[in-house]
Amino acid sequence: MSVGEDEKSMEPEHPAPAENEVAEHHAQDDPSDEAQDEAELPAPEAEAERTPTRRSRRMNPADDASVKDEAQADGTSDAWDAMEDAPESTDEGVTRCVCGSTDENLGLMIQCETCKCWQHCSCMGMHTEDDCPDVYYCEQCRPENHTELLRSYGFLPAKVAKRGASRGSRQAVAKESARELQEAREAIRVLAEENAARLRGENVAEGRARGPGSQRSVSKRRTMNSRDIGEDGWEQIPPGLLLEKEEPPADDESDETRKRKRSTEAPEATPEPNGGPSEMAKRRRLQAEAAQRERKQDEEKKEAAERSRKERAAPREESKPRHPNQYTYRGRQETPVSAVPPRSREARRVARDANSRSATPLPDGSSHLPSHTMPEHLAHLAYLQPPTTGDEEAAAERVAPQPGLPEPFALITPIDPSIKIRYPQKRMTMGEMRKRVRAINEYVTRVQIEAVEREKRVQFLGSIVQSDAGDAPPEPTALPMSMRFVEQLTDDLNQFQRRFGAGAAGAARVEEDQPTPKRASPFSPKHSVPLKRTSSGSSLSSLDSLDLDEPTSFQPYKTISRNVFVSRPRIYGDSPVCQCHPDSACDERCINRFMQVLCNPRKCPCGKRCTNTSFDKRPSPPLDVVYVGARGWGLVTPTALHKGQYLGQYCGELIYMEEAMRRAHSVYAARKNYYFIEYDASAGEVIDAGLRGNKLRFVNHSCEPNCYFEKWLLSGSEEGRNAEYQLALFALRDIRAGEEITYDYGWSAFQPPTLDENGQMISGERCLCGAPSCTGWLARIPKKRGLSRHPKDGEAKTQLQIPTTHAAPAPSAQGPQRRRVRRQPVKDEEEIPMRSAEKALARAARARRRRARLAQRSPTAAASKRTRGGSSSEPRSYEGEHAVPSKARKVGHMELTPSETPSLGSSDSPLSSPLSSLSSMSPPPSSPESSPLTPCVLVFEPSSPMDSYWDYGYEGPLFDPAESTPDLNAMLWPREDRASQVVE
Ligand SMILES: C[S@@+](CC[C@H](N)C(=O)[O-])C[C@H]1O[C@@H](n2cnc3c(N)ncnc32)[C@H](O)[C@@H]1O
Repeated sequence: MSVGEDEKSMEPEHPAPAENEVAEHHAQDDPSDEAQDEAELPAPEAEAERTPTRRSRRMNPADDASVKDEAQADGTSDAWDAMEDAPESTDEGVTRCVCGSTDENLGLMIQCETCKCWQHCSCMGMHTEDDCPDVYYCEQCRPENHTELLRSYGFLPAKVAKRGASRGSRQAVAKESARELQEAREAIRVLAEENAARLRGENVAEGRARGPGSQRSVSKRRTMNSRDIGEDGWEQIPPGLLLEKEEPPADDESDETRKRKRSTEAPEATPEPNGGPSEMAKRRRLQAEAAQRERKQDEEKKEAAERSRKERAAPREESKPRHPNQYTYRGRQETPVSAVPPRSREARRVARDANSRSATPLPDGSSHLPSHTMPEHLAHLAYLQPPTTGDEEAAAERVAPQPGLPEPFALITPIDPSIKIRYPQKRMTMGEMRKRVRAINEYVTRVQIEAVEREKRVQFLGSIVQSDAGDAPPEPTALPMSMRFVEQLTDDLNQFQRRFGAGAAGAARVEEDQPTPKRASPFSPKHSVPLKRTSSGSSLSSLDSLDLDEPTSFQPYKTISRNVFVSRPRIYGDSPVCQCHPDSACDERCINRFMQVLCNPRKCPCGKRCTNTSFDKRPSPPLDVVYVGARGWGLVTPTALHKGQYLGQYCGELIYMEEAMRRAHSVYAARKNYYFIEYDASAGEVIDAGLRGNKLRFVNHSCEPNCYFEKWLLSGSEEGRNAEYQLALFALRDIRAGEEITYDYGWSAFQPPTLDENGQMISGERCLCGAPSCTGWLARIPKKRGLSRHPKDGEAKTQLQIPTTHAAPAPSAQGPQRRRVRRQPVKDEEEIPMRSAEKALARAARARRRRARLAQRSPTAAASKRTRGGSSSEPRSYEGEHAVPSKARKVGHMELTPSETPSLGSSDSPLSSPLSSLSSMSPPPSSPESSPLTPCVLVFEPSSPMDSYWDYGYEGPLFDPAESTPDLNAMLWPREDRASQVVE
């Protein structure tokens, strides 16, 4: 076909009937053969024949409406009536339907707005009048309106399920769309050619059948827009569509498409002489082929799914030894997958599934265990893999010890074949690696801790048996081999974490001068939690006190890196300035450092070089939170630490003791652990890390600790009572990697022990530190009151059963009390805790009074009550400003002397001296039966805390003591003030 010819036939046709010709047009069509045929029919039959045709006319409502309107407007209603009555076989446009039939008596018909062809509604997917749109375009003029139809006829490919938005899949979708478009064009071209050919044949026939009228109708269109009409007066091709048909096919065109194309191109090569029937037959054949292909694909999919299901259900032995992760294994003896990969995606997935369940061949070439197979890059470790259940013997035969390598875990429990092992990928990001190491580390630590506990139990039981028999206690046995592996693994993991773990950079700096870490062994006799052996066979860490339950997750808390001032704003006082040489960077010779005072870098002669600055930003070694059995969660160092090394700052909320008590009885009432630590005993201030804190909140108590807290002065002065501190943890000795970090809590009056009339402690929380010198209780028993340090072996249980302090002393099996001490008379069962608590509060009140007076006297001091972001141009001066801080803090002398407040941090232990800690006080006993002397009950007298608030000039409403504890913070600091002053 030449371009000129093409041009002619390609132009769309927009025929519009001449308005005044409508009546005439229909009248002229009257004498057609069809009309005559109709007339010859009996009346009802003629009506039945006519109905669809008449209704079909209404399917072009635009025409009808316009004609009717115009007829009425012109007063030519007669013409309209004539049109209504006229038979309709003479209407404009030829019948051209996708079905290929030109029969106009097949029911409802509809006309295309553009090409004016008539089509069978049912063939075009419209079954009732309601389905028909007001404005209709055929599949050639608007193929996009008929995609479903074209697809159902096999002219468009079947829909492809949308894939993910990955780059590859996007490309695939784009290719798919290009292919679809190409096919749509192809389909349109075929249809157009087909119609043209058919029309050629039909025109002749129709022309003969219809006679001159019908010919005229065609020629009339030709005159109206001759440019739009082809040689034969038939225009079907939508504009632009055929121009693009010359484009080369897309590269990714499927075989199927090409096949279809070839077959559809065939008519072009051998055009049918008279179009119609053979074209239609071909098209039907194509459709049938397409349908068959679809069916085939469906079947293939079903088969693949079935195969995969069967394979999954089949016993492992039957599964072919294939390799996971698509790694190829050179030593494979069987061909795991078919040589030709399956075409369909489903089949590929099935093949992948099968591969992932393949066996890992052993170095000798034999297949190990089909279900728990390692990828190729781990094949060298396959011999270490434990056997699956039921396959132990076979595995034992196959797995031979490798020279130079540890023996396989022959004794390890076989793996259940249903367990899925997630092997590491060949390539891994550092993040993934860290995550894996962390998880393994946690697991290993748990295993070790469990082993320690087990060991303790075994030794404890052994010691009982031995002591009964009068033998010497058994020596610790050598480590089982598996535990040695675990140790070695821990070491490797620790090394990894040290080098690549979070904070590795900071830790590396800290560890620069550190000796090479030695291997940690939780089984070594010098482990931080050694077993306590007793001669009597009774131990405080007896089995009944060991809670070896599964770890419960700890209460969530917000991590902070500096203290948050809740009960009062932070005071910004000056701090002493050292006289260091600027080049010294405030090294060990710095007087401030010596006095545990932190330099202010703005004033320090060393300026930015000063190394004696706030602990907030000092690098600290990594510490892991691990579950340590009966003591809950604890901190373990993954790296070796040296004596004196800084481990971190204890951060939390700074609150008054009253608030701490309120919290203890409300927020924390249901908790087992408290996280209070004393901040300023004289001011009654504590740091609470229960809600906000850092990792150091997990440090447990030990009577033989490996760390200690130091309280450093950050600003202000102790004499001026305007001091702010920081609490820093240091290593008391060299600590091995894997050891638990502990310090001596140095119990204070916050949790006074409950004593019986003999001065024996009868209630409180048991200490499970296991140290040989363990007091047995999580509380310090003041010696000066003449109370025994801890219940003696054999006495403890009996004494614990005493319900009240007035109960008669239980007859001791071991005779009279061994220790002869002078005791102060016990006046009242409640007096001891009351006195200590009251005195502590009174002292705190005095301290606050002093502060209040200071604030009144010195406007600058008052100005110091500002937030960190605030500014004060006036220099601040305080009572005792620049005074060298009291050495008492350094040596641990507490203001509350042991004689005055027996339970307030008095200690003969040098470890507890720097700071009298309040942490981990026990929750108050819930029932009076279980413990008649409730430690905290007296300090909860509402009048006690308020006493101190009067000193601050509180003039608010009085509260009813019978009511619950008031919000003392709110009273002291009005809410608005607090909002602006509390430093977060
Ligand atoms: C500050 S918390 C320490 C972290 C705590 N283990 C946890 O799981 O969150 C203090 C609590 O830990 C427990 N604890 C600490 N040291 C202990 C020890 N030596 N013996 C028994 N329990 C101890 C006590 O329950 C105590 O109240």
